[in-house]
Amino acid sequence: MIPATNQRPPATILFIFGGSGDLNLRKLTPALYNLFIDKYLSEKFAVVGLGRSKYTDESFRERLLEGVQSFSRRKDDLDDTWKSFSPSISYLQMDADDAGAYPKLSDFVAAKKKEWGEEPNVVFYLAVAPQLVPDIATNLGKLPLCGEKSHVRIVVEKPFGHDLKTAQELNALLGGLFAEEQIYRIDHYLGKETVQNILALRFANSLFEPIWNRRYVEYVQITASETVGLEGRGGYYEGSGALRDMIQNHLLQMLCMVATEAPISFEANEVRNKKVDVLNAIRRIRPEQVNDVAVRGQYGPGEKDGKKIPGYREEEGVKPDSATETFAAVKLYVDNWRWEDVPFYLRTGKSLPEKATVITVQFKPAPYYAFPEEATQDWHSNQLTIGIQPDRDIRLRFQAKRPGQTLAIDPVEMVFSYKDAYSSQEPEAYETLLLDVMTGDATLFMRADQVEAAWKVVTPILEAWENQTPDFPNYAPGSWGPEAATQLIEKDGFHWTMK
Ligand SMILES: NC(=O)C1=CN([C@@H]2O[C@H](COP(=O)(O)OP(=O)(O)OC[C@H]3O[C@@H](n4cnc5c(N)ncnc54)[C@H](OP(=O)(O)O)[C@@H]3O)[C@@H](O)[C@H]2O)C=CC1
Ligand SMILES: O=C1O[C@H](COP(=O)(O)O)[C@@H](O)[C@H](O)[C@H]1O
Repeated sequence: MIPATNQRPPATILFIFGGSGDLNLRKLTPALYNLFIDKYLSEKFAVVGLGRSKYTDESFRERLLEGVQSFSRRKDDLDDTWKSFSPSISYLQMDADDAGAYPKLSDFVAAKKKEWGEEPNVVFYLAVAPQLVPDIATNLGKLPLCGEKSHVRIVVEKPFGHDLKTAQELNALLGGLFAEEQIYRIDHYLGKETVQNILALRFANSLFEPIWNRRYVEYVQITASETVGLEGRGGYYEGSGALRDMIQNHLLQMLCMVATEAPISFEANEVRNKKVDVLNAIRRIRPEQVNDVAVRGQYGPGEKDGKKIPGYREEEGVKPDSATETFAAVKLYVDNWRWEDVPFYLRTGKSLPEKATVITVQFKPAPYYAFPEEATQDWHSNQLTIGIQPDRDIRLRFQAKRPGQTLAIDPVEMVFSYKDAYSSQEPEAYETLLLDVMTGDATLFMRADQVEAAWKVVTPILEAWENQTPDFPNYAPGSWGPEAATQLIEKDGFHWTMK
Protein backbone atom coordinates (compact mmCIF):
# COMPACT_ATOMS: atom_id res chain seq x y z
CA MET A 1 0.00 0.00 0.00
CA ILE A 2 1.18 3.50 -0.70
CA PRO A 3 2.92 4.70 2.47
CA ALA A 4 1.57 7.70 4.35
CA THR A 5 4.83 9.53 3.78
CA ASN A 6 5.97 10.07 0.24
CA GLN A 7 8.73 7.52 0.61
CA ARG A 8 10.39 6.65 -2.68
CA PRO A 9 11.62 3.17 -3.44
CA PRO A 10 15.33 2.67 -4.04
CA ALA A 11 16.97 2.67 -7.49
CA THR A 12 14.96 0.21 -9.59
CA ILE A 13 15.09 -1.47 -12.98
CA LEU A 14 11.80 -2.97 -14.11
CA PHE A 15 11.95 -5.52 -16.95
CA ILE A 16 8.51 -6.19 -18.45
CA PHE A 17 8.23 -9.46 -20.38
CA GLY A 18 5.18 -8.79 -22.55
CA GLY A 19 6.23 -5.14 -22.88
CA SER A 20 4.60 -5.03 -26.31
CA GLY A 21 1.35 -6.48 -24.98
CA ASP A 22 -2.02 -5.14 -23.94
CA LEU A 23 -1.41 -5.18 -20.19
CA ASN A 24 1.60 -2.92 -20.44
CA LEU A 25 -0.17 -0.56 -22.80
CA ARG A 26 -3.40 -0.37 -20.86
CA LYS A 27 -2.34 -0.67 -17.24
CA LEU A 28 1.38 -0.91 -16.41
CA THR A 29 2.77 2.11 -18.24
CA PRO A 30 -0.17 4.37 -17.27
CA ALA A 31 0.42 3.27 -13.66
CA LEU A 32 4.15 4.00 -13.82
CA TYR A 33 3.39 7.34 -15.41
CA ASN A 34 1.09 8.28 -12.53
CA LEU A 35 3.62 7.08 -9.94
CA PHE A 36 6.14 9.31 -11.70
CA ILE A 37 3.81 12.33 -11.51
CA ASP A 38 3.22 11.68 -7.80
CA LYS A 39 6.98 11.38 -7.25
CA TYR A 40 6.75 7.78 -6.06
CA LEU A 41 9.38 6.53 -8.49
CA SER A 42 13.03 6.63 -7.65
CA GLU A 43 14.98 9.24 -9.56
CA LYS A 44 17.09 6.26 -10.55
CA PHE A 45 14.43 4.32 -12.39
CA ALA A 46 14.48 2.46 -15.71
CA VAL A 47 11.86 0.29 -17.38
CA VAL A 48 12.65 -2.09 -20.21
CA GLY A 49 9.87 -3.60 -22.33
CA LEU A 50 10.63 -6.99 -23.86
CA GLY A 51 8.92 -8.80 -26.73
CA ARG A 52 9.41 -10.28 -30.17
CA SER A 53 7.72 -7.36 -31.94
CA LYS A 54 9.96 -4.89 -33.63
CA TYR A 55 10.30 -1.50 -31.96
CA THR A 56 13.04 1.04 -31.49
CA ASP A 57 13.14 2.81 -28.13
CA GLU A 58 11.51 5.76 -29.85
CA SER A 59 8.68 3.86 -31.56
CA PHE A 60 8.05 1.90 -28.35
CA ARG A 61 7.69 5.13 -26.37
CA GLU A 62 5.30 6.46 -29.01
CA ARG A 63 3.19 3.33 -28.71
CA LEU A 64 3.11 3.60 -24.92
CA LEU A 65 2.22 7.27 -25.12
CA GLU A 66 -0.92 6.21 -27.00
CA GLY A 67 -1.68 3.91 -24.07
CA VAL A 68 -1.26 6.74 -21.59
CA GLN A 69 -3.41 9.05 -23.73
CA SER A 70 -6.18 6.47 -23.80
CA PHE A 71 -5.97 4.78 -20.41
CA SER A 72 -4.19 6.95 -17.84
CA ARG A 73 -6.38 8.49 -15.14
CA ARG A 74 -4.41 11.70 -15.67
CA LYS A 75 -3.79 13.12 -19.10
CA ASP A 76 -3.37 16.80 -18.30
CA ASP A 77 -0.04 18.45 -19.01
CA LEU A 78 0.86 15.26 -20.86
CA ASP A 79 3.46 16.73 -23.22
CA ASP A 80 5.84 18.06 -20.60
CA THR A 81 5.43 15.25 -18.10
CA TRP A 82 5.80 12.57 -20.77
CA LYS A 83 8.97 14.29 -22.00
CA SER A 84 10.46 13.96 -18.51
CA PHE A 85 9.21 10.41 -17.93
CA SER A 86 9.73 8.69 -21.28
CA PRO A 87 13.55 8.66 -21.37
CA SER A 88 13.41 6.05 -18.59
CA ILE A 89 11.69 3.66 -21.05
CA SER A 90 13.56 1.41 -23.47
CA TYR A 91 12.75 -1.68 -25.54
CA LEU A 92 14.62 -4.92 -26.03
CA GLN A 93 13.51 -7.16 -28.86
CA MET A 94 13.93 -10.72 -27.71
CA ASP A 95 12.22 -14.07 -27.90
CA ALA A 96 11.63 -15.32 -24.38
CA ASP A 97 12.50 -18.83 -25.59
CA ASP A 98 15.97 -17.73 -26.61
CA ALA A 99 18.11 -18.66 -23.61
CA GLY A 100 21.11 -16.97 -25.24
CA ALA A 101 19.43 -13.54 -25.07
CA TYR A 102 19.10 -13.36 -21.28
CA PRO A 103 22.66 -12.17 -20.51
CA LYS A 104 21.63 -8.90 -22.23
CA LEU A 105 19.50 -8.24 -19.16
CA SER A 106 22.50 -8.61 -16.88
CA ASP A 107 24.47 -6.27 -19.15
CA PHE A 108 21.72 -3.66 -18.84
CA VAL A 109 21.76 -3.97 -15.04
CA ALA A 110 25.55 -3.69 -14.94
CA ALA A 111 25.48 -0.54 -17.12
CA LYS A 112 22.85 1.10 -14.89
CA LYS A 113 24.72 0.15 -11.76
CA LYS A 114 27.77 1.94 -13.15
CA GLU A 115 25.73 4.97 -14.28
CA TRP A 116 23.87 5.31 -10.98
CA GLY A 117 26.76 4.38 -8.71
CA GLU A 118 24.62 1.97 -6.71
CA GLU A 119 23.15 -1.52 -6.86
CA PRO A 120 19.60 -1.23 -8.18
CA ASN A 121 16.64 -3.40 -7.23
CA VAL A 122 15.71 -5.51 -10.23
CA VAL A 123 12.08 -6.45 -10.87
CA PHE A 124 11.17 -8.98 -13.55
CA TYR A 125 7.51 -8.55 -14.42
CA LEU A 126 6.09 -11.50 -16.38
CA ALA A 127 3.11 -9.97 -18.24
CA VAL A 128 2.83 -12.95 -20.57
CA ALA A 129 0.60 -15.96 -21.07
CA PRO A 130 1.10 -18.59 -18.32
CA GLN A 131 2.67 -21.11 -20.73
CA LEU A 132 5.72 -18.85 -21.11
CA VAL A 133 6.31 -18.30 -17.42
CA PRO A 134 8.24 -21.53 -16.54
CA ASP A 135 10.83 -21.04 -19.29
CA ILE A 136 11.29 -17.35 -18.56
CA ALA A 137 11.68 -18.03 -14.84
CA THR A 138 14.16 -20.85 -15.51
CA ASN A 139 16.25 -18.65 -17.79
CA LEU A 140 16.18 -15.80 -15.28
CA GLY A 141 17.16 -18.17 -12.51
CA LYS A 142 20.38 -18.96 -14.39
CA LEU A 143 21.51 -15.34 -14.39
CA PRO A 144 24.18 -14.66 -11.80
CA LEU A 145 22.36 -11.49 -10.79
CA CYS A 146 19.43 -13.60 -9.57
CA GLY A 147 21.79 -15.18 -7.06
CA GLU A 148 21.97 -11.84 -5.29
CA LYS A 149 18.59 -12.64 -3.85
CA SER A 150 17.74 -9.43 -2.00
CA HIS A 151 17.96 -7.25 -5.12
CA VAL A 152 15.76 -9.31 -7.42
CA ARG A 153 11.99 -9.72 -7.40
CA ILE A 154 9.79 -11.58 -9.83
CA VAL A 155 6.17 -10.66 -10.52
CA VAL A 156 3.93 -13.26 -12.10
CA GLU A 157 0.62 -12.23 -13.66
CA LYS A 158 -2.57 -14.19 -13.34
CA PRO A 159 -3.68 -16.74 -14.25
CA PHE A 160 -0.88 -18.34 -12.26
CA GLY A 161 -0.45 -21.57 -14.22
CA HIS A 162 -2.97 -23.03 -16.59
CA ASP A 163 -4.61 -25.38 -14.09
CA LEU A 164 -3.97 -26.84 -10.65
CA LYS A 165 -1.19 -29.14 -11.78
CA THR A 166 0.76 -26.47 -13.67
CA ALA A 167 0.24 -24.00 -10.81
CA GLN A 168 1.72 -26.54 -8.38
CA GLU A 169 4.62 -27.17 -10.75
CA LEU A 170 5.17 -23.45 -11.18
CA ASN A 171 5.16 -22.88 -7.42
CA ALA A 172 7.73 -25.65 -7.06
CA LEU A 173 9.85 -24.26 -9.88
CA LEU A 174 9.79 -20.68 -8.58
CA GLY A 175 10.41 -21.92 -5.06
CA GLY A 176 13.61 -23.58 -6.30
CA LEU A 177 14.83 -20.43 -8.01
CA PHE A 178 13.69 -17.62 -5.72
CA ALA A 179 12.88 -17.12 -2.06
CA GLU A 180 9.13 -16.76 -1.34
CA GLU A 181 9.66 -13.07 -0.38
CA GLN A 182 10.94 -12.44 -3.90
CA ILE A 183 7.86 -13.85 -5.62
CA TYR A 184 4.90 -11.54 -6.22
CA ARG A 185 1.84 -13.35 -7.62
CA ILE A 186 -0.31 -10.52 -8.76
CA ASP A 187 -4.08 -10.23 -8.81
CA HIS A 188 -4.71 -6.61 -9.65
CA TYR A 189 -8.24 -6.62 -8.20
CA LEU A 190 -6.62 -6.76 -4.76
CA GLY A 191 -4.98 -3.43 -5.53
CA LYS A 192 -8.29 -1.72 -6.21
CA GLU A 193 -9.25 0.72 -3.45
CA THR A 194 -12.87 -0.43 -3.55
CA VAL A 195 -11.85 -4.08 -3.08
CA GLN A 196 -9.55 -3.22 -0.18
CA ASN A 197 -12.38 -1.22 1.34
CA ILE A 198 -14.56 -4.32 1.73
CA LEU A 199 -12.45 -5.28 4.74
CA ALA A 200 -12.77 -1.75 6.15
CA LEU A 201 -16.53 -1.79 5.65
CA ARG A 202 -16.85 -5.12 7.41
CA PHE A 203 -14.27 -4.89 10.15
CA ALA A 204 -13.90 -1.19 10.95
CA ASN A 205 -17.64 -0.99 11.69
CA SER A 206 -19.80 -2.99 14.04
CA LEU A 207 -22.92 -2.28 12.02
CA PHE A 208 -22.79 -4.96 9.36
CA GLU A 209 -21.01 -7.85 11.03
CA PRO A 210 -23.98 -9.10 13.12
CA ILE A 211 -26.08 -9.58 9.98
CA TRP A 212 -23.26 -10.75 7.70
CA ASN A 213 -24.11 -14.42 7.82
CA ARG A 214 -26.49 -17.19 6.79
CA ARG A 215 -29.21 -16.01 9.17
CA TYR A 216 -29.66 -12.69 7.37
CA VAL A 217 -28.02 -13.01 3.95
CA GLU A 218 -30.10 -14.67 1.27
CA TYR A 219 -27.44 -14.71 -1.44
CA VAL A 220 -24.42 -12.84 -2.76
CA GLN A 221 -23.74 -12.04 -6.37
CA ILE A 222 -20.61 -10.71 -8.03
CA THR A 223 -20.59 -9.46 -11.60
CA ALA A 224 -17.52 -8.30 -13.51
CA SER A 225 -18.74 -7.37 -16.95
CA GLU A 226 -16.78 -5.91 -19.82
CA THR A 227 -17.95 -4.24 -23.00
CA VAL A 228 -14.72 -4.99 -24.84
CA GLY A 229 -14.20 -8.09 -26.90
CA LEU A 230 -10.79 -9.56 -27.52
CA GLU A 231 -8.97 -6.44 -28.72
CA GLY A 232 -6.07 -8.27 -30.33
CA ARG A 233 -5.36 -10.48 -27.33
CA GLY A 234 -6.09 -13.76 -29.14
CA GLY A 235 -2.57 -15.04 -28.42
CA TYR A 236 -3.23 -14.98 -24.70
CA TYR A 237 -7.00 -15.34 -24.37
CA GLU A 238 -7.50 -18.31 -26.68
CA GLY A 239 -5.53 -20.46 -24.22
CA SER A 240 -7.33 -19.02 -21.24
CA GLY A 241 -11.06 -18.22 -21.35
CA ALA A 242 -13.26 -16.40 -18.85
CA LEU A 243 -13.06 -19.00 -16.07
CA ARG A 244 -9.26 -18.89 -15.95
CA ASP A 245 -8.94 -15.23 -16.89
CA MET A 246 -11.33 -13.76 -14.33
CA ILE A 247 -13.15 -16.22 -12.08
CA GLN A 248 -10.23 -18.32 -10.82
CA ASN A 249 -8.55 -15.17 -9.60
CA HIS A 250 -10.36 -11.80 -9.48
CA LEU A 251 -13.87 -13.00 -8.72
CA LEU A 252 -12.80 -15.62 -6.19
CA GLN A 253 -10.64 -13.04 -4.44
CA MET A 254 -13.63 -10.70 -4.17
CA LEU A 255 -15.69 -13.60 -2.84
CA CYS A 256 -12.98 -14.13 -0.21
CA MET A 257 -13.17 -10.49 0.86
CA VAL A 258 -16.94 -10.78 1.32
CA ALA A 259 -16.84 -14.16 3.05
CA THR A 260 -13.70 -14.08 5.19
CA GLU A 261 -13.73 -14.23 8.98
CA ALA A 262 -12.29 -11.22 10.77
CA PRO A 263 -8.49 -11.24 10.77
CA ILE A 264 -6.84 -10.54 14.10
CA SER A 265 -4.37 -8.19 12.42
CA PHE A 266 -3.71 -6.84 8.95
CA GLU A 267 -0.34 -8.52 8.78
CA ALA A 268 0.10 -10.06 5.29
CA ASN A 269 -0.01 -13.70 6.35
CA GLU A 270 -2.91 -13.33 8.74
CA VAL A 271 -5.15 -11.84 6.03
CA ARG A 272 -3.99 -14.46 3.55
CA ASN A 273 -4.62 -17.31 6.03
CA LYS A 274 -8.19 -16.17 6.50
CA LYS A 275 -8.75 -15.97 2.76
CA VAL A 276 -7.33 -19.44 2.18
CA ASP A 277 -9.80 -20.71 4.78
CA VAL A 278 -12.64 -19.39 2.61
CA LEU A 279 -11.29 -20.99 -0.56
CA ASN A 280 -10.82 -24.30 1.23
CA ALA A 281 -14.39 -24.11 2.51
CA ILE A 282 -15.92 -23.73 -0.94
CA ARG A 283 -18.00 -26.82 -1.59
CA ARG A 284 -16.35 -29.12 -4.12
CA ILE A 285 -18.42 -29.43 -7.27
CA ARG A 286 -19.01 -33.05 -8.30
CA PRO A 287 -18.56 -33.75 -12.04
CA GLU A 288 -22.25 -34.58 -12.50
CA GLN A 289 -23.22 -31.22 -10.92
CA VAL A 290 -21.17 -29.01 -13.23
CA ASN A 291 -23.93 -28.29 -15.73
CA ASP A 292 -26.28 -27.28 -12.92
CA VAL A 293 -23.90 -24.80 -11.33
CA ALA A 294 -21.76 -23.46 -14.17
CA VAL A 295 -22.59 -21.82 -17.48
CA ARG A 296 -20.24 -20.84 -20.27
CA GLY A 297 -20.75 -18.70 -23.32
CA GLN A 298 -19.02 -17.26 -26.34
CA TYR A 299 -20.17 -14.18 -28.24
CA GLY A 300 -21.03 -14.47 -31.88
CA PRO A 301 -21.04 -11.73 -34.50
CA GLY A 302 -23.48 -8.88 -34.09
CA GLU A 303 -24.04 -5.19 -34.11
CA LYS A 304 -23.65 -2.54 -31.45
CA ASP A 305 -24.54 1.15 -31.86
CA GLY A 306 -24.89 0.57 -35.59
CA LYS A 307 -21.39 -0.90 -35.81
CA LYS A 308 -20.68 -4.47 -36.90
CA ILE A 309 -18.98 -6.52 -34.17
CA PRO A 310 -17.02 -9.59 -35.23
CA GLY A 311 -17.78 -12.78 -33.34
CA TYR A 312 -15.08 -14.18 -31.07
CA ARG A 313 -14.23 -16.86 -33.63
CA GLU A 314 -13.52 -14.17 -36.24
CA GLU A 315 -10.95 -12.43 -34.05
CA GLU A 316 -7.25 -12.59 -34.84
CA GLY A 317 -5.48 -15.55 -33.27
CA VAL A 318 -8.71 -17.44 -32.58
CA LYS A 319 -9.51 -20.86 -34.05
CA PRO A 320 -12.61 -20.87 -36.31
CA ASP A 321 -14.15 -23.59 -34.13
CA SER A 322 -12.77 -22.27 -30.83
CA ALA A 323 -14.33 -23.69 -27.66
CA THR A 324 -12.86 -20.90 -25.50
CA GLU A 325 -15.52 -19.27 -23.34
CA THR A 326 -15.80 -15.48 -23.25
CA PHE A 327 -18.50 -15.67 -20.57
CA ALA A 328 -18.73 -17.75 -17.41
CA ALA A 329 -21.15 -17.87 -14.52
CA VAL A 330 -20.94 -20.16 -11.50
CA LYS A 331 -22.88 -20.82 -8.33
CA LEU A 332 -20.80 -21.69 -5.28
CA TYR A 333 -21.38 -22.46 -1.62
CA VAL A 334 -19.03 -21.77 1.27
CA ASP A 335 -19.39 -24.62 3.71
CA ASN A 336 -18.85 -23.12 7.14
CA TRP A 337 -20.94 -21.87 10.05
CA ARG A 338 -21.24 -18.38 8.65
CA TRP A 339 -22.25 -19.20 5.11
CA GLU A 340 -23.78 -22.67 4.96
CA ASP A 341 -26.38 -22.83 2.17
CA VAL A 342 -26.00 -19.19 1.11
CA PRO A 343 -25.42 -19.22 -2.67
CA PHE A 344 -22.67 -17.06 -4.16
CA TYR A 345 -23.33 -16.32 -7.84
CA LEU A 346 -20.31 -15.17 -9.86
CA ARG A 347 -20.48 -13.95 -13.44
CA THR A 348 -18.07 -12.39 -15.91
CA GLY A 349 -17.91 -11.88 -19.64
CA LYS A 350 -16.64 -9.95 -22.62
CA SER A 351 -18.82 -8.01 -25.04
CA LEU A 352 -21.55 -7.42 -22.46
CA PRO A 353 -23.65 -4.23 -22.26
CA GLU A 354 -21.70 -2.49 -19.46
CA LYS A 355 -18.21 -2.27 -18.04
CA ALA A 356 -18.94 -2.73 -14.36
CA THR A 357 -17.84 -4.74 -11.35
CA VAL A 358 -20.46 -4.92 -8.65
CA ILE A 359 -21.00 -7.03 -5.54
CA THR A 360 -24.51 -7.37 -4.18
CA VAL A 361 -25.33 -8.77 -0.76
CA GLN A 362 -29.01 -9.56 -0.70
CA PHE A 363 -30.54 -9.76 2.77
CA LYS A 364 -33.53 -11.92 3.58
CA PRO A 365 -36.97 -10.31 3.47
CA ALA A 366 -38.59 -9.01 6.65
CA PRO A 367 -39.85 -12.07 8.56
CA TYR A 368 -43.34 -10.69 8.84
CA TYR A 369 -44.75 -7.97 6.60
CA ALA A 370 -47.54 -6.05 8.33
CA PHE A 371 -47.98 -3.52 5.52
CA PRO A 372 -50.75 -4.23 3.04
CA GLU A 373 -49.24 -6.05 0.05
CA GLU A 374 -50.67 -3.55 -2.41
CA ALA A 375 -48.70 -0.76 -0.70
CA THR A 376 -45.45 -2.25 -2.00
CA GLN A 377 -44.81 -2.17 -5.72
CA ASP A 378 -41.12 -2.95 -5.82
CA TRP A 379 -39.77 -5.69 -3.60
CA HIS A 380 -36.12 -5.29 -4.60
CA SER A 381 -34.65 -3.93 -1.44
CA ASN A 382 -32.77 -5.09 1.65
CA GLN A 383 -29.67 -4.96 -0.46
CA LEU A 384 -26.13 -3.77 0.04
CA THR A 385 -24.35 -3.07 -3.23
CA ILE A 386 -20.63 -2.49 -3.40
CA GLY A 387 -19.65 -0.74 -6.62
CA ILE A 388 -16.08 -1.73 -7.40
CA GLN A 389 -15.88 0.08 -10.75
CA PRO A 390 -16.50 2.30 -12.62
CA ASP A 391 -19.00 3.60 -10.03
CA ARG A 392 -17.10 3.40 -6.80
CA ASP A 393 -19.74 3.43 -4.14
CA ILE A 394 -21.66 1.55 -1.48
CA ARG A 395 -25.43 1.61 -1.67
CA LEU A 396 -27.86 0.44 0.96
CA ARG A 397 -31.26 -0.10 -0.57
CA PHE A 398 -34.18 -0.37 1.80
CA GLN A 399 -37.91 0.19 1.86
CA ALA A 400 -39.28 3.58 2.96
CA LYS A 401 -42.69 5.14 3.20
CA ARG A 402 -43.31 7.51 0.33
CA PRO A 403 -44.52 10.84 1.80
CA GLY A 404 -48.26 11.36 1.31
CA GLN A 405 -51.69 10.38 2.58
CA THR A 406 -51.75 6.96 0.87
CA LEU A 407 -49.59 4.20 2.23
CA ALA A 408 -46.94 3.44 -0.35
CA ILE A 409 -43.69 1.64 0.36
CA ASP A 410 -40.82 2.03 -2.13
CA PRO A 411 -37.13 1.23 -2.11
CA VAL A 412 -34.74 4.15 -1.52
CA GLU A 413 -30.95 4.23 -1.44
CA MET A 414 -28.38 5.54 1.01
CA VAL A 415 -25.23 6.11 -1.01
CA PHE A 416 -21.59 6.52 -0.10
CA SER A 417 -19.75 7.60 -3.22
CA TYR A 418 -15.98 7.91 -3.42
CA LYS A 419 -16.34 10.81 -5.86
CA ASP A 420 -18.44 12.84 -3.43
CA ALA A 421 -16.63 11.84 -0.26
CA TYR A 422 -13.02 12.35 -1.32
CA SER A 423 -11.66 15.20 -3.33
CA SER A 424 -8.41 13.52 -4.38
CA GLN A 425 -8.32 10.91 -7.10
CA GLU A 426 -7.44 7.50 -5.78
CA PRO A 427 -4.59 5.51 -7.32
CA GLU A 428 -5.28 2.79 -9.86
CA ALA A 429 -4.70 -0.79 -8.71
CA TYR A 430 -1.48 -1.22 -10.68
CA GLU A 431 -0.02 1.94 -9.16
CA THR A 432 -0.49 0.53 -5.68
CA LEU A 433 0.80 -2.91 -6.64
CA LEU A 434 3.84 -1.77 -8.63
CA LEU A 435 4.84 0.50 -5.78
CA ASP A 436 4.38 -2.38 -3.33
CA VAL A 437 6.70 -4.55 -5.41
CA MET A 438 9.30 -1.79 -5.54
CA THR A 439 9.10 -1.20 -1.78
CA GLY A 440 8.86 -4.92 -0.96
CA ASP A 441 5.36 -5.14 0.57
CA ALA A 442 3.63 -8.44 -0.31
CA THR A 443 0.37 -7.93 1.63
CA LEU A 444 -1.78 -7.54 -1.48
CA PHE A 445 -0.19 -10.41 -3.38
CA MET A 446 -1.15 -14.06 -3.53
CA ARG A 447 0.62 -16.76 -1.59
CA ALA A 448 1.35 -20.11 -3.26
CA ASP A 449 -1.35 -21.96 -1.30
CA GLN A 450 -3.97 -19.31 -2.09
CA VAL A 451 -3.47 -19.72 -5.82
CA GLU A 452 -3.63 -23.50 -5.57
CA ALA A 453 -6.77 -23.40 -3.41
CA ALA A 454 -8.44 -21.18 -6.03
CA TRP A 455 -7.51 -23.62 -8.81
CA LYS A 456 -9.07 -26.45 -6.78
CA VAL A 457 -12.39 -24.59 -6.80
CA VAL A 458 -12.57 -24.32 -10.61
CA THR A 459 -10.91 -27.62 -11.53
CA PRO A 460 -14.10 -29.74 -11.74
CA ILE A 461 -15.63 -27.16 -14.07
CA LEU A 462 -12.55 -26.98 -16.28
CA GLU A 463 -12.41 -30.76 -16.49
CA ALA A 464 -16.07 -31.15 -17.34
CA TRP A 465 -15.95 -28.41 -19.97
CA GLU A 466 -12.92 -29.95 -21.60
CA ASN A 467 -14.88 -33.14 -22.18
CA GLN A 468 -17.99 -31.54 -23.66
CA THR A 469 -18.40 -29.72 -26.96
CA PRO A 470 -20.08 -26.39 -26.32
CA ASP A 471 -22.85 -25.02 -28.47
CA PHE A 472 -20.96 -21.84 -29.39
CA PRO A 473 -21.52 -19.03 -30.20
CA ASN A 474 -24.43 -18.67 -27.82
CA TYR A 475 -24.79 -14.99 -27.03
CA ALA A 476 -24.97 -11.78 -29.00
CA PRO A 477 -22.43 -9.03 -28.35
CA GLY A 478 -23.99 -6.37 -26.15
CA SER A 479 -26.29 -8.87 -24.40
CA TRP A 480 -25.96 -10.19 -20.82
CA GLY A 481 -24.63 -13.55 -21.98
CA PRO A 482 -26.37 -16.85 -22.64
CA GLU A 483 -29.91 -17.47 -21.48
CA ALA A 484 -28.63 -20.32 -19.28
CA ALA A 485 -26.84 -17.76 -17.09
CA THR A 486 -30.15 -16.08 -16.34
CA GLN A 487 -31.64 -19.47 -15.55
CA LEU A 488 -28.73 -20.29 -13.21
CA ILE A 489 -29.94 -17.68 -10.74
CA GLU A 490 -33.64 -17.45 -11.62
CA LYS A 491 -34.28 -21.13 -11.02
CA ASP A 492 -33.40 -20.36 -7.38
CA GLY A 493 -35.98 -17.55 -7.35
CA PHE A 494 -33.41 -14.72 -7.53
CA HIS A 495 -32.16 -12.49 -10.32
CA TRP A 496 -29.04 -10.69 -11.49
CA THR A 497 -29.14 -7.07 -10.38
CA MET A 498 -27.70 -5.90 -13.70
CA LYS A 499 -29.71 -7.26 -16.60
N1 LIG B 1 -4.67 -7.04 -20.63
C1 LIG B 1 -5.16 -6.85 -19.42
O1 LIG B 1 -5.98 -5.95 -19.17
C2 LIG B 1 -4.72 -7.71 -18.32
C3 LIG B 1 -3.85 -8.77 -18.52
N2 LIG B 1 -3.42 -9.50 -17.46
C4 LIG B 1 -2.49 -10.62 -17.64
O2 LIG B 1 -1.32 -10.22 -18.36
C5 LIG B 1 -0.82 -11.30 -19.12
C6 LIG B 1 -0.62 -10.85 -20.55
O3 LIG B 1 -1.87 -10.43 -21.04
P1 LIG B 1 -1.99 -9.40 -22.24
O4 LIG B 1 -0.96 -8.33 -22.16
O5 LIG B 1 -3.39 -8.98 -22.26
O6 LIG B 1 -1.68 -10.34 -23.49
P2 LIG B 1 -1.15 -9.95 -24.94
O7 LIG B 1 -1.49 -11.09 -25.81
O8 LIG B 1 -1.59 -8.59 -25.31
O9 LIG B 1 0.43 -9.88 -24.74
C7 LIG B 1 1.25 -10.99 -24.68
C8 LIG B 1 2.68 -10.52 -24.66
O10 LIG B 1 3.52 -11.66 -24.61
C9 LIG B 1 4.58 -11.46 -25.52
N3 LIG B 1 5.10 -12.73 -26.00
C10 LIG B 1 4.40 -13.77 -26.47
N4 LIG B 1 5.25 -14.77 -26.83
C11 LIG B 1 6.49 -14.31 -26.60
C12 LIG B 1 7.78 -14.86 -26.75
N5 LIG B 1 7.99 -16.09 -27.21
N6 LIG B 1 8.84 -14.10 -26.39
C13 LIG B 1 8.66 -12.85 -25.91
N7 LIG B 1 7.47 -12.28 -25.72
C14 LIG B 1 6.40 -13.00 -26.07
C15 LIG B 1 3.95 -10.66 -26.66
O11 LIG B 1 4.94 -9.95 -27.31
P3 LIG B 1 5.35 -10.18 -28.86
O12 LIG B 1 4.13 -10.59 -29.60
O13 LIG B 1 5.89 -8.85 -29.22
O14 LIG B 1 6.38 -11.23 -28.78
C16 LIG B 1 3.07 -9.71 -25.87
O15 LIG B 1 3.82 -8.60 -25.45
C17 LIG B 1 -1.83 -12.44 -18.97
O16 LIG B 1 -1.34 -13.33 -18.01
C18 LIG B 1 -3.10 -11.74 -18.47
O17 LIG B 1 -3.86 -12.57 -17.67
C19 LIG B 1 -3.82 -9.22 -16.18
C20 LIG B 1 -4.66 -8.18 -15.92
C21 LIG B 1 -5.20 -7.35 -16.95
O1 LIG C 1 -7.09 -9.67 -15.58
C1 LIG C 1 -7.79 -9.21 -16.45
O2 LIG C 1 -8.53 -8.13 -16.17
C2 LIG C 1 -9.06 -7.32 -17.19
C3 LIG C 1 -10.13 -6.46 -16.54
O3 LIG C 1 -9.54 -5.67 -15.56
P1 LIG C 1 -10.28 -4.37 -15.03
O4 LIG C 1 -9.44 -3.88 -13.94
O5 LIG C 1 -10.37 -3.44 -16.19
O6 LIG C 1 -11.63 -4.82 -14.60
C4 LIG C 1 -9.61 -8.14 -18.31
O7 LIG C 1 -9.97 -7.29 -19.39
C5 LIG C 1 -8.57 -9.11 -18.80
O8 LIG C 1 -9.14 -9.97 -19.78
C6 LIG C 1 -8.02 -9.93 -17.68
O9 LIG C 1 -6.87 -10.64 -18.15
